Amino acid sequence: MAASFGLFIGVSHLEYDNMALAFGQRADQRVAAVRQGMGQAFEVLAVTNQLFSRGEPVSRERFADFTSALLERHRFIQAFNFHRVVPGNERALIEAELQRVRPGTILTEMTPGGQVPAPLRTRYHVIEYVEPMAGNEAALGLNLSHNAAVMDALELARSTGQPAASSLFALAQAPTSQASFDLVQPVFDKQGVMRGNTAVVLRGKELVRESLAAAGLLGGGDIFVSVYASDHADPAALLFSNGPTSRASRHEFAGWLRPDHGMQNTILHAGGRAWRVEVAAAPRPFLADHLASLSLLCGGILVTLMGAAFVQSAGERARKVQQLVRQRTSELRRSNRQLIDDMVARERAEKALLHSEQRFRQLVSMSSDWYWEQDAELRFTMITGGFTEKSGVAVQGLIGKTRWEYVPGLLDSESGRTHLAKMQAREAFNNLEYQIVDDDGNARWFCVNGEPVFDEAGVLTGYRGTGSDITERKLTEQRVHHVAQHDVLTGLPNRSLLQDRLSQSIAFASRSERPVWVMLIDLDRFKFVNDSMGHKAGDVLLVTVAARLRAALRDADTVARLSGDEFVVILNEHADEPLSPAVVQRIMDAVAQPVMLGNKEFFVTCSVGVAVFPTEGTLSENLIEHADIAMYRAKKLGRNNFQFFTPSMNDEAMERVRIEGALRNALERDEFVLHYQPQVDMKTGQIVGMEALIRWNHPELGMVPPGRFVGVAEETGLIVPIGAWVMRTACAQNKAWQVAGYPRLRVAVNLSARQFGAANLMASLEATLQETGLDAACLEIELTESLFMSDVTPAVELLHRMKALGVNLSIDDFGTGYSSFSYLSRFPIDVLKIDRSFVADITHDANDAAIVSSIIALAHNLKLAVIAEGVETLAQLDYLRSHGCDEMQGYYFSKPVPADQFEALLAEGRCLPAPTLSPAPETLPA
Ligand SMILES: Nc1nc2c(ncn2[C@@H]2O[C@@H]3COP(=O)(O)O[C@H]4[C@@H](O)[C@H](n5cnc6c(=O)[nH]c(N)nc65)O[C@@H]4COP(=O)(O)O[C@H]3[C@H]2O)c(=O)[nH]1
Repeated sequence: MAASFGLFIGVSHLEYDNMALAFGQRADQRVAAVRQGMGQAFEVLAVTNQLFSRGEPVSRERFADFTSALLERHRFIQAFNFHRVVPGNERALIEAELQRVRPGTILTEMTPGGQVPAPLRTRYHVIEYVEPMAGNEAALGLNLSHNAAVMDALELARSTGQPAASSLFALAQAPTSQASFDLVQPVFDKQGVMRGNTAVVLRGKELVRESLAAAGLLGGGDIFVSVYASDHADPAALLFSNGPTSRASRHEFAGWLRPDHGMQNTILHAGGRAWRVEVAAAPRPFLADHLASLSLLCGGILVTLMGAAFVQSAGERARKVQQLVRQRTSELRRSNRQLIDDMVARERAEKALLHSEQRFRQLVSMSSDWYWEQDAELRFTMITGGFTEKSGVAVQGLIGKTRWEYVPGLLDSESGRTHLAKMQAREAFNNLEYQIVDDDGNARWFCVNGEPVFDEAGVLTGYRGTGSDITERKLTEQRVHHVAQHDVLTGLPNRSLLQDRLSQSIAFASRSERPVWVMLIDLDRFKFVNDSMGHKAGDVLLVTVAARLRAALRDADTVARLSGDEFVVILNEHADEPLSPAVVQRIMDAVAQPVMLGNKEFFVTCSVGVAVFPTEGTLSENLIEHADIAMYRAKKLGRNNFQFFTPSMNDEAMERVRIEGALRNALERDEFVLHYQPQVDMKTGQIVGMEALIRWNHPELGMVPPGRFVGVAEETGLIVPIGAWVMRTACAQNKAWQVAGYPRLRVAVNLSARQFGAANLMASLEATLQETGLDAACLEIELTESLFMSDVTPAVELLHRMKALGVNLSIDDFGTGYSSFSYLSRFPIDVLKIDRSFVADITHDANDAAIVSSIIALAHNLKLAVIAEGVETLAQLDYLRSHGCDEMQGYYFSKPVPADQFEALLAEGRCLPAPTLSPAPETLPA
């Protein structure tokens, strides 16, 4: 761009130089034309002056002739004049002369206010001749002696001897015309005195125009000429101008691009005066003069722009390429980094996958599960995780098969059909359990879970899941199920399964119209075995009996253990063997075989109750209950017995139930009373004590004996509060009698096994003694042998604690239970009570008599007192007395009586009659 401008400026200057050269030539031409015009004017003056300079008078006509040709040729001449120097005294002459030429003419002068008559002067310089007259009439007679312009020029011309030019002044004949001036040349007479001068009045403007026109330079508007009658551009001296003057043009042509080449000033010297000729070129369109430079500039700019554009586009392209390269590079770097990250991530993922797979394999191998996969047709494609080892089935046998192909019976089961439906619905399934037979022929149970697998399009690609061998669990469940339905000890069905079997049997009986017998078998004296020989012996006995019952029955029959020593047998009648009591007897005989318990042989018998279905009044659901009632009756009638249920038994059972219900309120309703049976010293015959025996005075049942309700009270546990009441009442009564002044007696109170086992026995006992104020020595507690049969140690401890209170302890019904010398020696017992069953027969049963005498001897040897129960006869009394029995109790002396009657006995002072004189026999005859 700079080069273009440089070139442009250079070429511009060349163009200017060229223009300046051309202009200079044209300006010179114009200056020369002006100079020539001026020269012509001077020549005309000189010619005219010569006319007068000859010394001969020049007539007006001659002057007119002479100048007329010149006037014709030079249009720029306003007039030819001859100025005469006129002394002041000749004014009139000259005026007369002039009036002759032109009437009325007087000498005039020009003043600023216009042309006025000339004042009187000493000398005048009057325009005497003027040609042409027409148009110049005002000049005739004009006095110029005071016209400085003309006089100065005349003086110059006289001094130089050359024509001189005046400055510009206003003409009298044309006061408004500008740029007029005179060329003057003095006219001398022969004496050399200036008599006047010739003058050519010039119209400066026309002079220059004609000069230029004559040179053919007037046309053309592109160059202007200004001429000043001065050496400087004084507007007042402006002679001619056909265009802008120098002052104005200077403004227009200024500019750094346009040096002042269009202006030329030339100073001409003519007629003793400097003439300034200014030639100025008209402003031209810049383009016309500077086409080349402008073209160059435009071309340069174009080239520059194109070059710049090219460079720009090339640069842009390069930049874009560079940017692209940079972008690609960064993308490449990024993708490289991404790639590296991906590789690292992939490596990490692969490692994680590897670890996960290892973990999976380890877990699978450690877990009991295996992992399986199936294809879209639900055929196994893979089973891993030690399947063969865990299941005992070779994997190869399963690959390519569906589950129901290798477990053929699967779809027959409900769970199998559900499984198939789920598979067809493409749903997950859980805990599908099925049984298979492994390669060794063993039955096994599998449990499998699975879920469908879909591809990205949602199309099923197969199933996968886990499986485990649950054979152990299944067997355990079966065992648990078996345990739930069977007795643990004997393996026989328990009550739950019994109900099922009974329902089945009844259903069978209903269909076959053959009866069902339900036998309830209770072992006799089982409690005794259990208590005396320990639970293990009891268990052995139960297991043995169970096996015997099982062996005695057919497979179709059911034997179940109901509870404790109770068994239930269900017998369905079959065509080949009608049911009969002989069947019952056979079963009883099977049980009644000796059993080895430890090293002792034990004979076990049982009591059996039988209920038959169908029987009038027996519902199927009451069969076992009725059998139980019948068994209860059998037990009552004596052991090793069986009874068939009859509706009357039911009445008794109902009464039991009624008693149980009424018993619960009896204590609150104060329905119990105590009767007292005296205990008499055999030696003195005096009452020494009494046994408190409970009676239940029921409003409807009347006086209920203890045999009807004590057992029920024991079974229900009601005996504990009832017993406490008995103890308290008996103690209080005894104390009352003592306080009443009766002899100090001992009161005996029965303590049931249930009471003996009660936790608060000691506390209750102590509280009773405390509350009643009875001396402990006046209380005797009667215990039965069965209390000591089971766990002896705590019983011993308890007895010692009771003994420590000071109470007496006696063993009731001695000889009927498990009588043992060992406990007699270990226990702190004071009294043995001989059971009345022995006493009853001592007079006619040698064995009982022997037993009684033996008990007495034994007791005495052990330093125990002996009291005989149930003494009804004198013979019995005598026998006992003769054998040294210490005390007696029985109807012979008194029945148990209410307290008031007992008090009457005391008051009466009843005694035993004295012993008979005849000695009692030692032993009764056999
Ligand atoms: N045949 C006959 N019997 C005689 C004779 N002398 C007394 N007896 C009866 O023999 C039983 C003696 O009581 P037990 O052997 O302790 O037998 C008692 C005792 O085991 C129990 N019992 C009675 N009262 C209570 C009590 O308050 N608490 C507890 N736990 N059991 C009691 O009920 C059983 C029966 O009592 P009871 O019916 O009062 O029957 C009493 C009594 O009336 C006689 O000469 N001949």
